[in-house]
Order: sequence, then structure tokens, then C-alpha cells
Amino acid sequence: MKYIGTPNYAHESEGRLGVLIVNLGTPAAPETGAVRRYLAEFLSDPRIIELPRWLWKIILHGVILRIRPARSAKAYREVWSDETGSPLLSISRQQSAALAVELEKRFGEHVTVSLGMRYAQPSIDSAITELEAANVRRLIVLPMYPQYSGTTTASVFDAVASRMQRTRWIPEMRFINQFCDHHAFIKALADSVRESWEANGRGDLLVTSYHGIPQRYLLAGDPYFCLCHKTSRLLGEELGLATEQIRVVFQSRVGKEEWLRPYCDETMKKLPGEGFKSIDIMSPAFSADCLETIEEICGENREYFEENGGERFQYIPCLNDRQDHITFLGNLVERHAQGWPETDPERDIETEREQLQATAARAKTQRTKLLGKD
Ligand SMILES: C=CC1=C(C)c2cc3[nH]c(cc4nc(cc5[nH]c(cc1n2)c(C)c5CCC(=O)O)C(CCC(=O)O)=C4C)c(C)c3C=C
Ligand SMILES: [Fe+2]
Ligand SMILES: [Fe+2]
Repeated sequence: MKYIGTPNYAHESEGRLGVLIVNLGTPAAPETGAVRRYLAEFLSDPRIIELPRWLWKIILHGVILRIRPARSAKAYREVWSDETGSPLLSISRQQSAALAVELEKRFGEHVTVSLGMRYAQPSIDSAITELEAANVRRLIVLPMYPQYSGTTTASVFDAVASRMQRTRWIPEMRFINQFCDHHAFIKALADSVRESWEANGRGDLLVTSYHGIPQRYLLAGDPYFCLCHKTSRLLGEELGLATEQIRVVFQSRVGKEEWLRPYCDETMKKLPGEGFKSIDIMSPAFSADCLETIEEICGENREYFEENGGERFQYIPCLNDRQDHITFLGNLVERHAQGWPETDPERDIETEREQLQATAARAKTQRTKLLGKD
């Protein structure tokens, strides 16, 4: 059948609120084959690589997927845990479970939270199937990207829309766009910095490192660069920092074209020479620690800093499953869950229930007649 259905739908069951949490996704294993499959899916997304398809296919399959998987697999092995696997996935699971607890406090039993990854497993498709099984009729999609970008947030939208294009009965939907300028989010970031200062001392400079995107996308209208700067400006204000005490850099450049500047690696090599020998560094574009923070910032960029005369490099973790982060996300979802119009506010709930039961009985008779069974 062309459209995915829910043939066992029970008329008398309650329509629930569903929350779909989405993050980027991670390979199934830190091995070349699994990383190749992951990168093939990730790098085939036209939101990620904006090049003519035919040209990119040649580059991707002819060059990148022959070289990068082995190199990336080595990096993944450095962050992989024997017990919990990929940090991104295990932290996302913790966040999803904690948000379910948080939302139960607000909505009781009427809400279901499900985790889907944009690439690899558990997929967005499988998460929506789970929500359908729970009879979710209203869906809030929460991409775990504080700053909107076409490469991330919009790509989640594409994947959800693609699943819905193949779905018979789609739910009512809301899609959270960005949340980097919400005060409680900024406050949670600021508190994580203050806690690190108390526990580990305080550097001369707070570096905020964001995952980069090609500069071309900014020039075409992607607001990500501006939202990253806004996040750091608000964070600096919340912490009472002067502009020279906080910096914005961009990491994780891929390929040869210009990406957002200044680059994190180049900055790390230069900072000690500018007199900044003790720094604190954090990644406010990531909701969860992952390869890009553990291996790239705490490993690679720490080395660049120390090799060039840096003396103290303190990484401040992502918000992960901190309670203030989860409470903030709970509030965000609760606000987006307001104001769904009632079918008919005048209608008497008892009459509604009786009529629903009558409809259910009619549907059952039809079904029995058509299928020749119950
Ligand atoms: C704000 C979040 C992210 C943006 C923006 C983003 C853009 C972007 N990424 C690539 C290429 C790669 N990114 C990789 C890993 C990765 N990226 C993000 C987030 C954003 N990406 C995360 C959370 C992760 C880590 C995943 C994990 O498993 O821990 C990788 C894979 C690793 C590697 O081979 O280096 C690639 C490739 C592009 C091209 C891009 C924008 C165009
Ligand atoms: Fe990335
Ligand atoms: Fe990277």
C-alpha cells in the first residue's frame, strides 16, 4: 500500500500529544563500514551539500566515501563507550527519558516522547511509527538545535515532511524553529559556565565554538551565523562579560570552500601569542556532547592551543541532561502545546463519548462485513 496506515485504530482511544525529539545521528559502530553508511546518508542530504547533484555524486562516491570513513571511524573510536556506545546517542536517550518525566508532571499520562535521529538509527520514521502506535494526534517536533540553520533544523523538517507524505492519517503538527534567545536557555548556559569557574578556576577568555557551515549559505540567507553571535552576546551579558572577554569561533570545517570565520583551529594556534594562555571553551550549538566536542575540541583543538604556548584549556560540557536544560525544554514544549483549538467547545463531553462509541460500533460492523472477520 502506498500510504502507511494505522488499521487497528480504536475509535474510543484517547488522542495523545506526541513530542518528537530529533538530533543529528551517529554511526551504528565506530568502524569504517558503518561510518561509510552513515556518511553516505548524511552527505547525500541536499540541505547539507548544496552542489549540483551529478557533480556531488561523483565527488562523494569517487573521493570522500573512499577516504573519510576510515579517518572518521578512528575519531569515533576515541569517543565510543563499550557500555553506552556513541555519546550523542546515549545522551540523546537520557534527554528524551528526562523530558518524558518532565512532561508527565505537566500533562500526566497524555503525552508520549520519542527520539528520532536525522541520519542513521533510531530514524525519524521509526520514532513517528512509535508515536502513531501511542495514538498521537497532535505532534510537536523539537529539533535539538538551539540556533536555526537550513542545514540542520530545516533538514529535520524535510525528513518529517517526507514521512508524512507517505502517511495516511497525519497528525496536527507544530515545529519548533529555534530557542537560542530564550532567557532560560541562556541562563542554563551561564550557570554551567559559573559552575565550571567555581570548580576549575576561571580563564582569561571564554571561547564559544559553534559548528560551522559554508559561508555561501550565510550569504544566501541562512540565519545561523547571526543566531550564533546572538547566543554569545546574550551569554556574555548574562555573565557580565566585556566584549573582549568572550569570543565566537566556528569549528568542524569540511572540504575546501570558505566556511564561517574565524576558524576554531586557527584561533587556538593564535590565542597564546595574543596573551590568552588560559581559556574556557564551550559549544553552545550542541545540545549534547558528541564527536565534535569530545574529539575535536577537547582533543584536537586542545593540542593546537597547548602546542602554541597555551597553559590552561578548560572545556565546559554541553547542557546534556542537566535538570535546568530539561526543565527549560519542558517549558518550551508546554508553551508550544498551548492553544490547539477544541473541536467544538460547546459540545457536551458525555454526548461526545456516546457518539464516539456508536461510531466505533458502526466501524466495527463495516470492518467485519468487509474482512469477513473481527
Ligand atoms: C549545529 C549543529 C551542526 C551543524 C550546523 C552542522 C553542519 C554540517 N556538518 C557537516 C559535516 C559533518 N558533521 C559531522 C558531525 C556532526 N555534526 C553535528 C552537528 C552539526 N552539523 C554533530 C552533532 C555531529 C556529531 C555526530 C556524532 O556522531 O557525534 C560529520 C561526521 C564526522 C566527521 O566525519 O567529521 C560530518 C562529515 C556539514 C558538511 C555541515 C554543513 C553544511
Ligand atoms: Fe556537522
Ligand atoms: Fe569534526
